[in-house]
Amino acid sequence: MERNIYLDLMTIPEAIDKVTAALDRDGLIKQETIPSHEAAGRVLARPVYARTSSPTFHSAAMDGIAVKAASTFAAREGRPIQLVRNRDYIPVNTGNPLPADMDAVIMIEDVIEDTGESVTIEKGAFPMQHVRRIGEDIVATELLLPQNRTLSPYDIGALLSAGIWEVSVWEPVRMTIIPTGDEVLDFTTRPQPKPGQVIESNSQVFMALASTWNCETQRVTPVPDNPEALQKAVDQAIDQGAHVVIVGAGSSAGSKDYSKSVISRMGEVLVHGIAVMPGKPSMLGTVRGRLVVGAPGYPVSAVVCIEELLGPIVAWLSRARVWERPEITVEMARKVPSKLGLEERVRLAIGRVGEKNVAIPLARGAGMITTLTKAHGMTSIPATSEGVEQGATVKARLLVPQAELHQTLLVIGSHDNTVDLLANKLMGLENPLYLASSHVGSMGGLMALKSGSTMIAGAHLFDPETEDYNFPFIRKYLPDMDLIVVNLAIRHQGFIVAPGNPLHITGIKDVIAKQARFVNRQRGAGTRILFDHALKQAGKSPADIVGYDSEEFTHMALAANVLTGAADCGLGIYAAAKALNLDFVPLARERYDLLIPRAHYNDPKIQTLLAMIGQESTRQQIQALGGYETTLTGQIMQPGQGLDATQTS
Ligand SMILES: Nc1nc2c(c(=O)[nH]1)N[C@H]1C(S)=C(S)[C@@H](COP(=O)(O)OP(=O)(O)OC[C@H]3O[C@@H](n4cnc5c(N)ncnc54)[C@H](O)[C@@H]3O)O[C@H]1N2
Ligand code: MOO
Repeated sequence: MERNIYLDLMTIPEAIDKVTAALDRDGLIKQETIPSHEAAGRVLARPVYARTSSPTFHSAAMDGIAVKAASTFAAREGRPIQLVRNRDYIPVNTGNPLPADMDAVIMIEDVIEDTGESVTIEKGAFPMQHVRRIGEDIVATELLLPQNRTLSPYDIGALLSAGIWEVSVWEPVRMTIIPTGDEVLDFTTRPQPKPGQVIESNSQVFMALASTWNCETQRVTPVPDNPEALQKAVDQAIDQGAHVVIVGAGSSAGSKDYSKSVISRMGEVLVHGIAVMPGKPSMLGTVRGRLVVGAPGYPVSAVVCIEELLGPIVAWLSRARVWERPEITVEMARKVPSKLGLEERVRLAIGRVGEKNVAIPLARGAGMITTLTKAHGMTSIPATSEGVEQGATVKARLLVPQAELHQTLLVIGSHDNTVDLLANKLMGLENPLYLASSHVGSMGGLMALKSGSTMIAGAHLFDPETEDYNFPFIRKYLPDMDLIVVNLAIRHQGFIVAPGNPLHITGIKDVIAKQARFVNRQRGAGTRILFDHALKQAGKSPADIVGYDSEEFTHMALAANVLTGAADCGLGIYAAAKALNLDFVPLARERYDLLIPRAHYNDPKIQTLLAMIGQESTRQQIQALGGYETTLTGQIMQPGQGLDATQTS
């Protein structure tokens, strides 16, 4: 079996140059004539010269009287003059033609007395005062818009004003998307994926992106992993007029990755492999003069391929104006290692902390589309760099409007569903607040506070010695920091098990005795500390637990392991078990607090959040989640308080 090898990695500019050199743009993209009023976003194939002037006559620019300027010169403040209707002036409204013999307009506000037959003025008019001259806006025959102009909404106004009813534009780039893969399910059938299957989604991301480039797009139903079927689909797409054919997935080195062999059999592969990750296996070639793109299957890799590689080529094909995403400077909240030799795209959650833009690198997996939905920006680590240090400033391209960053509050630390609840509620405000939470565990949250990368951290760190929460850790790791600790909820932690608790787990002893496959939380997570404490109390060690070293970063991800049967149990919160219809065996109660540096306590975003936590409706909604108590919710915690509600100040 011959496999694809793509050792010849190109940079994105090299790949684009190679492809644009190989394509015959003039032969591919024809001109067409369309009504002007339907042409916004299209690109002019030919220059447009005005047919009609605008205005076509001298026109009154104000409501008032048209006058002969020379007959008004004598008027002064305190020395009024009188003008006689029809001889010296004629009343006009804005937009009226200037009457013959008149050469200026006086606003009605400057007319002191008006008898109907005569008026009095105290200020003279200069020639052409308040007159819009003929051709002021557009002069017939002049160049209105040049060739290759991307028509804006304003341009449509100019075209119609100049009497241009039709325009010659370049055809829109027609794009056909062919998803491939035996495992890929057609989303239009609303499928329920079984193990080994995925829901086809990339085509819709491509189509939505391409429609913002004014392409005409269509998708065919997913084609199985079969070179003949793929070849037929590509041929059909070209027969039907596609300028660009995107073959989804099958671009890397798997035994069923046929894109390369099919494209090279039908035409020529120009690029296979770019020195960018995600997106590395991107492929570009030509078949019958059309561009064929082999997009990687992983969603983020696919987006990089489509936006960064295909986007500029489509802009070149359509001769369209390209909007660059604005770039800002951000400070990295965490170190990001990177591979030498590949330029890496890192998705970032970005929020304002004081006067800085702080960026939290999101998960790197190219298969995670949610890293793009959560991202506010993307940074690029050059091929020559081994990574970015924590605290370093880097450039990031924005994926959201810049104003959104000022309305984004980063919450770094442990994950809890009550934070998601708040995130959703805050979006219902008249001035929405975007809560971006980064799940790095409670200790990660403390470290983020220490480095000044967040205004707020979520933590539920239990100290077995003092039986207190968070304060012992703050004393140890952030001794110089003045923090206000606000409780969000008391929550129940327990074993998340399959429905019906088939292994009859009632506590740690059963987990060990039954050799249950356990799924753990990551080091530094409060839940992990809680489990280690319980393990120690039971006189056991990590070596007794099957799967102790497997790590998940959120309660939901942990619960999903139990749902799919990848694990028999894991320690987590009730809400996660309930959300997935799993069973829950309570083990402990703990305090989930928000830690806020006093210096940021009065920040309006923090105050908005705290006001939201203080609402009775919030308390009720937290309780409705199940597995929570709200006796301390919204209260400022004191050291040594533990779970005691009577000590609150
Ligand atoms: N031995 C190697 N394996 C891989 C390499 C490599 O260099 N050597 N490269 C990896 C990289 S990097 C990427 S990116 C992926 C690209 O894989 P393919 O383009 O061949 O795509 P598949 O393997 O068929 O699928 C990957 C993944 O994406 C899912 N998928 C496919 N189509 C869709 C769709 N339309 N909508 C949503 N999801 C889709 C598919 O089910 C797979 O899960 O290869 C690595 N492997
Ligand atoms: O380079 Mo592949 O494109 O992530 O994950």
